[in-house]
Amino acid sequence: MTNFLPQAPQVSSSVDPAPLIEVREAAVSLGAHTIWRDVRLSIQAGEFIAILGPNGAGKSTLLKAILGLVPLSQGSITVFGQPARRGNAAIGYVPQRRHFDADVHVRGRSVVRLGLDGGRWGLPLPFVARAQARAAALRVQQAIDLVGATAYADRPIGELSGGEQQRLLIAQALVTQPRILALDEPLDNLDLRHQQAVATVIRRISREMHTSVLLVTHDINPLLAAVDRVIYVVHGQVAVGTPAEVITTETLSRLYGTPVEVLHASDGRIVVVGQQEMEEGHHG
Ligand SMILES: Nc1ncnc2c1ncn2[C@@H]1O[C@H](COP(=O)(O)OP(=O)(O)OP(=O)(O)O)[C@@H](O)[C@H]1O
Repeated sequence: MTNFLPQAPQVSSSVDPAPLIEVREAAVSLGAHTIWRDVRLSIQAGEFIAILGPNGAGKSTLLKAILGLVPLSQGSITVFGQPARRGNAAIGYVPQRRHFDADVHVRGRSVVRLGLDGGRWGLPLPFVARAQARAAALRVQQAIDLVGATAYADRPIGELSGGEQQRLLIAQALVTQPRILALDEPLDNLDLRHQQAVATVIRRISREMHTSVLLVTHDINPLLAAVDRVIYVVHGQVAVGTPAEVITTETLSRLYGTPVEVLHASDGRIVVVGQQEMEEGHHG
Protein backbone atom coordinates (compact mmCIF):
# COMPACT_ATOMS: atom_id res chain seq x y z
CA MET A 1 0.00 0.00 0.00
CA THR A 2 2.74 2.48 0.85
CA ASN A 3 5.70 3.47 -1.25
CA PHE A 4 6.71 5.33 1.87
CA LEU A 5 8.39 2.21 3.17
CA PRO A 6 11.51 1.97 0.98
CA GLN A 7 12.25 5.62 1.73
CA ALA A 8 12.00 5.23 5.51
CA PRO A 9 15.36 5.59 7.24
CA GLN A 10 17.07 2.27 7.81
CA VAL A 11 18.39 1.55 11.28
CA SER A 12 20.78 -1.31 11.86
CA SER A 13 19.67 -3.61 14.65
CA SER A 14 23.26 -4.65 15.41
CA VAL A 15 24.27 -1.29 16.87
CA ASP A 16 22.54 0.83 19.45
CA PRO A 17 21.65 3.93 17.42
CA ALA A 18 22.14 7.42 18.81
CA PRO A 19 18.88 8.77 20.24
CA LEU A 20 16.84 11.00 17.93
CA ILE A 21 15.94 13.24 20.87
CA GLU A 22 18.03 13.77 23.99
CA VAL A 23 16.71 15.90 26.86
CA ARG A 24 19.27 16.68 29.56
CA GLU A 25 18.32 18.17 32.96
CA ALA A 26 15.89 20.46 31.17
CA ALA A 27 13.60 23.02 32.80
CA VAL A 28 11.12 25.55 31.41
CA SER A 29 9.94 28.69 33.22
CA LEU A 30 7.09 30.77 31.86
CA GLY A 31 6.74 34.09 33.64
CA ALA A 32 7.64 33.47 37.28
CA HIS A 33 6.39 29.87 37.12
CA THR A 34 8.66 26.83 36.63
CA ILE A 35 6.56 24.48 34.51
CA TRP A 36 8.84 21.44 35.00
CA ARG A 37 12.46 20.79 35.83
CA ASP A 38 15.11 18.04 35.82
CA VAL A 39 13.66 16.33 32.76
CA ARG A 40 15.97 13.63 31.38
CA LEU A 41 14.92 11.64 28.41
CA SER A 42 16.30 9.76 25.40
CA ILE A 43 14.00 8.86 22.53
CA GLN A 44 14.99 6.34 19.86
CA ALA A 45 13.80 6.01 16.28
CA GLY A 46 10.46 4.21 16.02
CA GLU A 47 9.43 4.72 19.65
CA PHE A 48 5.80 5.57 20.38
CA ILE A 49 5.58 7.71 23.50
CA ALA A 50 2.49 9.16 25.17
CA ILE A 51 2.79 12.33 27.26
CA LEU A 52 0.28 12.21 30.12
CA GLY A 53 -0.72 14.40 33.03
CA PRO A 54 -3.42 16.71 34.38
CA ASN A 55 -4.53 20.00 32.78
CA GLY A 56 -1.85 22.67 32.88
CA ALA A 57 0.91 20.24 33.93
CA GLY A 58 3.13 21.22 31.01
CA LYS A 59 2.56 18.44 28.45
CA SER A 60 2.20 20.79 25.47
CA THR A 61 5.12 22.82 26.80
CA LEU A 62 7.30 19.70 26.71
CA LEU A 63 6.32 19.02 23.11
CA LYS A 64 6.96 22.67 22.19
CA ALA A 65 10.38 22.64 23.91
CA ILE A 66 11.36 19.63 21.76
CA LEU A 67 10.07 21.50 18.69
CA GLY A 68 12.20 24.51 19.67
CA LEU A 69 9.11 26.68 20.16
CA VAL A 70 9.67 27.28 23.90
CA PRO A 71 13.11 28.20 25.34
CA LEU A 72 14.61 26.23 28.21
CA SER A 73 15.58 27.96 31.45
CA GLN A 74 18.04 25.13 32.19
CA GLY A 75 19.58 22.08 30.52
CA SER A 76 19.50 21.19 26.85
CA ILE A 77 17.48 19.38 24.21
CA THR A 78 19.09 17.95 21.09
CA VAL A 79 17.16 16.63 18.10
CA PHE A 80 19.23 14.58 15.61
CA GLY A 81 22.29 15.68 17.60
CA GLN A 82 21.59 19.41 17.07
CA PRO A 83 20.01 21.91 19.49
CA ALA A 84 16.20 21.86 19.19
CA ARG A 85 15.10 24.52 16.71
CA ARG A 86 11.82 25.67 15.22
CA GLY A 87 10.94 24.83 11.63
CA ASN A 88 12.75 21.48 11.54
CA ALA A 89 11.36 19.73 8.44
CA ALA A 90 12.18 16.34 9.95
CA ILE A 91 9.47 16.87 12.57
CA GLY A 92 5.78 16.67 11.67
CA TYR A 93 3.60 18.59 14.13
CA VAL A 94 -0.15 18.60 14.68
CA PRO A 95 -0.93 21.28 17.30
CA GLN A 96 -3.73 21.08 19.86
CA ARG A 97 -7.43 21.57 19.06
CA ARG A 98 -7.27 22.10 15.33
CA HIS A 99 -10.53 21.49 13.58
CA PHE A 100 -12.42 22.84 10.61
CA ASP A 101 -15.89 24.39 10.79
CA ALA A 102 -18.71 23.08 8.62
CA ASP A 103 -18.39 25.99 6.18
CA VAL A 104 -14.78 25.17 5.22
CA HIS A 105 -15.04 23.85 1.66
CA VAL A 106 -11.36 23.05 1.02
CA ARG A 107 -10.93 19.39 0.06
CA GLY A 108 -9.17 17.10 2.51
CA ARG A 109 -6.54 16.34 -0.13
CA SER A 110 -5.67 20.05 -0.42
CA VAL A 111 -5.23 20.26 3.35
CA VAL A 112 -2.77 17.34 3.21
CA ARG A 113 -0.98 19.01 0.27
CA LEU A 114 -0.41 22.14 2.42
CA GLY A 115 2.01 20.04 4.44
CA LEU A 116 4.27 19.93 1.36
CA ASP A 117 3.67 23.41 0.01
CA GLY A 118 3.64 25.34 3.29
CA GLY A 119 7.24 26.58 3.16
CA ARG A 120 7.89 26.51 -0.60
CA TRP A 121 8.90 29.62 -2.53
CA GLY A 122 9.98 30.47 -6.06
CA LEU A 123 8.77 29.69 -9.58
CA PRO A 124 10.25 26.46 -10.98
CA LEU A 125 10.69 25.88 -14.76
CA PRO A 126 7.57 24.35 -16.43
CA PHE A 127 9.03 20.84 -16.97
CA VAL A 128 10.39 20.80 -13.42
CA ALA A 129 7.02 22.06 -12.19
CA ARG A 130 5.16 19.19 -13.95
CA ALA A 131 7.48 16.54 -12.51
CA GLN A 132 7.28 18.14 -9.10
CA ALA A 133 3.50 18.30 -9.26
CA ARG A 134 3.30 14.57 -10.12
CA ALA A 135 5.71 13.65 -7.33
CA ALA A 136 3.82 15.85 -4.87
CA ALA A 137 0.45 14.34 -5.82
CA LEU A 138 1.91 10.86 -5.27
CA ARG A 139 3.30 11.82 -1.87
CA VAL A 140 -0.06 13.27 -0.85
CA GLN A 141 -1.89 10.10 -1.96
CA GLN A 142 0.58 7.91 -0.05
CA ALA A 143 0.06 9.90 3.15
CA ILE A 144 -3.73 9.72 2.70
CA ASP A 145 -3.51 5.94 2.16
CA LEU A 146 -1.32 5.55 5.21
CA VAL A 147 -3.90 7.10 7.54
CA GLY A 148 -6.77 5.25 5.82
CA ALA A 149 -8.50 8.44 4.59
CA THR A 150 -8.77 7.60 0.86
CA ALA A 151 -12.56 7.23 0.91
CA TYR A 152 -13.21 10.83 1.99
CA ALA A 153 -10.06 12.76 1.00
CA ASP A 154 -11.84 14.58 -1.84
CA ARG A 155 -14.76 15.80 0.25
CA PRO A 156 -14.82 19.31 1.80
CA ILE A 157 -12.96 18.98 5.09
CA GLY A 158 -15.61 20.97 7.00
CA GLU A 159 -18.15 18.21 6.26
CA LEU A 160 -15.99 15.47 7.77
CA SER A 161 -16.22 14.08 11.30
CA GLY A 162 -13.66 14.99 13.95
CA GLY A 163 -11.94 11.63 13.51
CA GLU A 164 -11.77 11.97 9.73
CA GLN A 165 -10.37 15.51 10.02
CA GLN A 166 -7.84 14.27 12.55
CA ARG A 167 -6.57 11.56 10.19
CA LEU A 168 -6.15 14.12 7.40
CA LEU A 169 -4.22 16.45 9.74
CA ILE A 170 -1.95 13.55 10.64
CA ALA A 171 -1.52 12.88 6.90
CA GLN A 172 -0.60 16.56 6.46
CA ALA A 173 2.10 16.19 9.13
CA LEU A 174 3.30 12.94 7.50
CA VAL A 175 3.52 14.13 3.92
CA THR A 176 7.12 15.32 4.30
CA GLN A 177 8.02 11.85 5.67
CA PRO A 178 9.22 13.22 9.02
CA ARG A 179 11.36 11.14 11.35
CA ILE A 180 9.50 12.51 14.36
CA LEU A 181 5.75 13.01 14.64
CA ALA A 182 4.57 15.35 17.42
CA LEU A 183 0.82 15.17 18.06
CA ASP A 184 -0.90 17.36 20.66
CA GLU A 185 -4.10 15.65 21.84
CA PRO A 186 -4.99 14.02 18.50
CA LEU A 187 -7.61 11.86 20.25
CA ASP A 188 -9.45 14.81 21.80
CA ASN A 189 -13.17 14.88 20.98
CA LEU A 190 -13.11 11.46 19.30
CA ASP A 191 -15.35 8.61 20.40
CA LEU A 192 -13.74 5.44 21.68
CA ARG A 193 -13.92 3.66 18.32
CA HIS A 194 -12.22 6.53 16.50
CA GLN A 195 -9.67 6.95 19.30
CA GLN A 196 -8.66 3.33 18.85
CA ALA A 197 -8.62 3.60 15.07
CA VAL A 198 -6.39 6.69 15.13
CA ALA A 199 -4.14 5.05 17.76
CA THR A 200 -3.77 2.00 15.50
CA VAL A 201 -2.88 4.20 12.51
CA ILE A 202 -0.23 6.03 14.53
CA ARG A 203 1.17 2.74 15.83
CA ARG A 204 1.50 1.46 12.27
CA ILE A 205 3.26 4.64 11.15
CA SER A 206 5.81 4.37 13.95
CA ARG A 207 6.44 0.68 13.24
CA GLU A 208 6.48 0.73 9.44
CA MET A 209 8.30 4.02 8.90
CA HIS A 210 10.43 3.92 12.03
CA THR A 211 8.98 7.32 12.95
CA SER A 212 9.27 8.38 16.58
CA VAL A 213 5.88 9.51 17.85
CA LEU A 214 5.31 11.88 20.77
CA LEU A 215 1.61 12.12 21.54
CA VAL A 216 -0.02 14.27 24.23
CA THR A 217 -3.16 12.74 25.73
CA HIS A 218 -5.39 12.91 28.79
CA ASP A 219 -6.33 9.26 28.63
CA ILE A 220 -3.83 6.44 28.20
CA ASN A 221 -6.50 3.74 27.81
CA PRO A 222 -7.05 3.94 24.02
CA LEU A 223 -3.25 3.85 23.62
CA LEU A 224 -2.29 1.24 26.20
CA ALA A 225 -1.72 -1.52 23.67
CA ALA A 226 0.11 0.80 21.27
CA VAL A 227 2.63 2.85 23.25
CA ASP A 228 6.18 1.83 24.17
CA ARG A 229 6.64 4.33 26.99
CA VAL A 230 4.85 7.15 28.76
CA ILE A 231 6.07 10.50 30.05
CA TYR A 232 3.92 11.47 33.04
CA VAL A 233 4.05 15.20 33.90
CA VAL A 234 2.65 16.28 37.29
CA HIS A 235 3.40 19.30 39.49
CA GLY A 236 6.66 20.17 37.76
CA GLN A 237 8.02 16.63 37.87
CA VAL A 238 8.32 14.08 35.12
CA ALA A 239 8.41 10.26 35.29
CA VAL A 240 9.40 8.21 32.23
CA GLY A 241 8.99 4.48 31.61
CA THR A 242 6.64 1.81 30.33
CA PRO A 243 2.99 2.19 31.38
CA ALA A 244 3.52 -0.70 33.82
CA GLU A 245 6.48 1.09 35.39
CA VAL A 246 4.98 4.57 35.61
CA ILE A 247 1.23 4.18 36.03
CA THR A 248 1.40 2.63 39.46
CA THR A 249 -0.07 3.60 42.81
CA GLU A 250 3.45 4.24 44.15
CA THR A 251 4.76 6.40 41.31
CA LEU A 252 1.62 8.49 40.85
CA SER A 253 1.19 9.01 44.61
CA ARG A 254 4.77 10.27 44.71
CA LEU A 255 4.25 12.59 41.73
CA TYR A 256 0.92 13.97 42.95
CA GLY A 257 2.23 14.16 46.54
CA THR A 258 -0.92 12.51 47.86
CA PRO A 259 -2.38 8.97 47.85
CA VAL A 260 -3.57 8.06 44.36
CA GLU A 261 -4.73 4.55 43.54
CA VAL A 262 -4.21 2.81 40.20
CA LEU A 263 -6.86 0.16 39.49
CA HIS A 264 -6.88 -2.33 36.61
CA ALA A 265 -10.37 -3.07 35.23
CA SER A 266 -11.19 -6.54 33.92
CA ASP A 267 -11.19 -5.20 30.34
CA GLY A 268 -7.58 -4.02 30.75
CA ARG A 269 -8.39 -0.34 31.27
CA ILE A 270 -6.50 1.63 33.90
CA VAL A 271 -8.46 3.81 36.31
CA VAL A 272 -6.59 6.31 38.46
CA VAL A 273 -8.63 6.97 41.60
CA GLY A 274 -8.05 10.27 43.40
CA GLN A 275 -6.45 11.91 40.36
CA GLN A 276 -9.57 13.92 39.52
CA GLU A 277 -9.82 15.36 43.02
CA MET A 278 -6.14 16.26 42.87
CA GLU A 279 -6.57 18.06 39.56
CA GLU A 280 -9.59 19.97 40.85
CA GLY A 281 -7.71 20.83 44.04
CA HIS A 282 -4.69 21.93 42.02
CA HIS A 283 -6.71 24.35 39.95
CA GLY A 284 -9.17 25.41 42.63
N1 LIG B 1 3.13 31.89 27.41
C1 LIG B 1 2.88 31.51 28.66
N2 LIG B 1 3.16 32.31 29.72
C2 LIG B 1 2.92 31.94 30.99
N3 LIG B 1 2.40 30.73 31.32
C3 LIG B 1 2.10 29.90 30.30
C4 LIG B 1 2.32 30.22 28.93
N4 LIG B 1 1.94 29.16 28.17
C5 LIG B 1 1.50 28.22 29.03
N5 LIG B 1 1.58 28.66 30.29
C6 LIG B 1 1.23 27.92 31.50
O1 LIG B 1 2.08 26.80 31.55
C7 LIG B 1 1.42 25.70 32.15
C8 LIG B 1 1.56 24.48 31.25
O2 LIG B 1 0.80 24.66 30.07
P1 LIG B 1 0.64 23.49 29.01
O3 LIG B 1 -0.22 24.01 27.90
O4 LIG B 1 1.98 22.96 28.66
O5 LIG B 1 -0.13 22.40 29.85
P2 LIG B 1 -0.81 21.04 29.39
O6 LIG B 1 -0.35 19.99 30.34
O7 LIG B 1 -0.56 20.80 27.95
O8 LIG B 1 -2.33 21.40 29.66
P3 LIG B 1 -3.73 20.91 29.01
O9 LIG B 1 -3.86 19.46 29.32
O10 LIG B 1 -4.74 21.73 29.74
O11 LIG B 1 -3.66 21.23 27.53
C9 LIG B 1 -0.03 26.14 32.36
O12 LIG B 1 -0.18 26.49 33.73
C10 LIG B 1 -0.17 27.34 31.48
O13 LIG B 1 -1.11 28.24 32.00
